[in-house]
Amino acid sequence: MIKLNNISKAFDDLTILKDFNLSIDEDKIVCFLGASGCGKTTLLNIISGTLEYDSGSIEGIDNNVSYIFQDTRLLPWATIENNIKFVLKSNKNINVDQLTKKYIDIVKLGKFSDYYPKQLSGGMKQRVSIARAFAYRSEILLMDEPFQGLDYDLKIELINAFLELWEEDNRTVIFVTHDLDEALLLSDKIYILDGRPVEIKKEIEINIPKRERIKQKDKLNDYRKILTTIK
Ligand SMILES: Nc1ncnc2c1ncn2[C@@H]1O[C@H](COP(=O)(O)OP(=O)(O)OP(=O)(O)O)[C@@H](O)[C@H]1O
Repeated sequence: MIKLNNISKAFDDLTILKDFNLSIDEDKIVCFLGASGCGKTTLLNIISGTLEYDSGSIEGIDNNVSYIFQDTRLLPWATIENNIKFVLKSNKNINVDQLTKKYIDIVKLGKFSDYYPKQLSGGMKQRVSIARAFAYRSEILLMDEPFQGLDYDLKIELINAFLELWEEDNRTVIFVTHDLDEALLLSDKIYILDGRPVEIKKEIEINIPKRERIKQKDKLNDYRKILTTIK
């Protein structure tokens, strides 16, 4: 379990977190949903270890965290194949070529493996970034608006690719979004964040198997209603 104990964080006199507490179960997908500027990315950066906090403690996280950023941060000088290989190389006793192909195929970029990032669309780059995050062995995967700016069909395609990777290699996923669809389709648990300092206004568990959610529109809409009526 990941535990945040009394975490506080201020940027000068702007207090984003004040004695913030949270426990996250292992191997689940959880989501921070909230208005722009409430502190979701700050929280994710603190969990990832890329941002220092002022006080409190965090348990259950080693240094081995994958992070999918809003901008994909692929290596511009490397092909798609080599972007994936780069993170696989640190694993011993694996067939790097075979695994690279597997990850590229899951995100349906087989025909583009020798392309460079600048030759890809935004959605394709996001797919590489997701494949790379799974290729990198870690217990925890953090994602900041991973499907942002994609049209609905592409988003669904990417969510399916993501779930295929996750089902094969369960790990704890914490992601940030202000897109209700993403939250509803992926999460075991949604935390609604709001306020300054930020608070968990509500937490909701989604009890529909993830792969069935797209088809179960009515059930999903019940959750949607609950989430949109929270004040
Ligand atoms: N390095 C920083 N220095 C000063 N202020 C910052 C810094 N990083 C974030 N902030 C401020 O902290 C607040 C929370 O920012 P954060 O990026 O965590 O919000 P968010 O909920 O992720 O927003 P969005 O959904 O728009 O990405 C904002 O008011 C932002 O301006």
